[in-house]
Amino acid sequence: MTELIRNRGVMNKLREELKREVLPLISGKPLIDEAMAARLPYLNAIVKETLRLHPPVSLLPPHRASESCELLNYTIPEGAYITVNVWAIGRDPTVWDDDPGTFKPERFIGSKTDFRAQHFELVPFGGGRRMCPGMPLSARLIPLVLAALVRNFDWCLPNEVDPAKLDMSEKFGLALQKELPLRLIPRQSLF
Ligand code: HEM
Repeated sequence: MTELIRNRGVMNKLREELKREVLPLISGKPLIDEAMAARLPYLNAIVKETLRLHPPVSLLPPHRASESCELLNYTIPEGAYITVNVWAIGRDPTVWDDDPGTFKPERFIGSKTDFRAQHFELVPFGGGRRMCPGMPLSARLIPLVLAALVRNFDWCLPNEVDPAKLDMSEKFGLALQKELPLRLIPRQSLF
């Protein structure tokens, strides 16, 4: 929601997509369902872009090598603890060549890159045997909740706060959080 408020163009594009694709299907019903959310490419691109720039688990929990192995010319000795910096991978300019620090969901439109552990440049849920078992649930729920928030309300910052000046500091912990919680005022949606 913070990125959508900071990037009004992205918010407007999402609202357009919801209006175009969902409104004819729900005709007056307040809820968007899972099947509807799945057919919205821009909504799903926003979720991927958010998980790229703001992965809730920024450092994967350490895993211990059960035996020595070679990986990309590195020797990982048996017993070594490996941790993966998902936050840094998501902003690595050698991987994301199109302005990696900018919130730009368009980079995922027409791209096959996904977070289901097939593309190692986007691994917010980890990968392999100990990958997050909550991924399928989250992949369904996050777009659904976001679509419901944007579909049902117009959101504004209180007290004429300038969106460009929103504090984006993050607080490190088991899950990365926004240091200052986002405060928004819901207004009745126009559609
Ligand atoms: C945006 C939502 C979520 C993100 C980004 C996330 C991310 C992660 C990550 C990165 C790991 C560590 C993977 C690794 O060790 O390589 C993990 C583990 C785990 N997650 Fe999630 N998670 C999310 C939601 C959930 C939900 C909704 C559940 C439960 C319903 C869940 C349950 C677990 C469990 C039980 C583990 C430990 C798995 C193991 O060690 O075998 N997660 N998650």
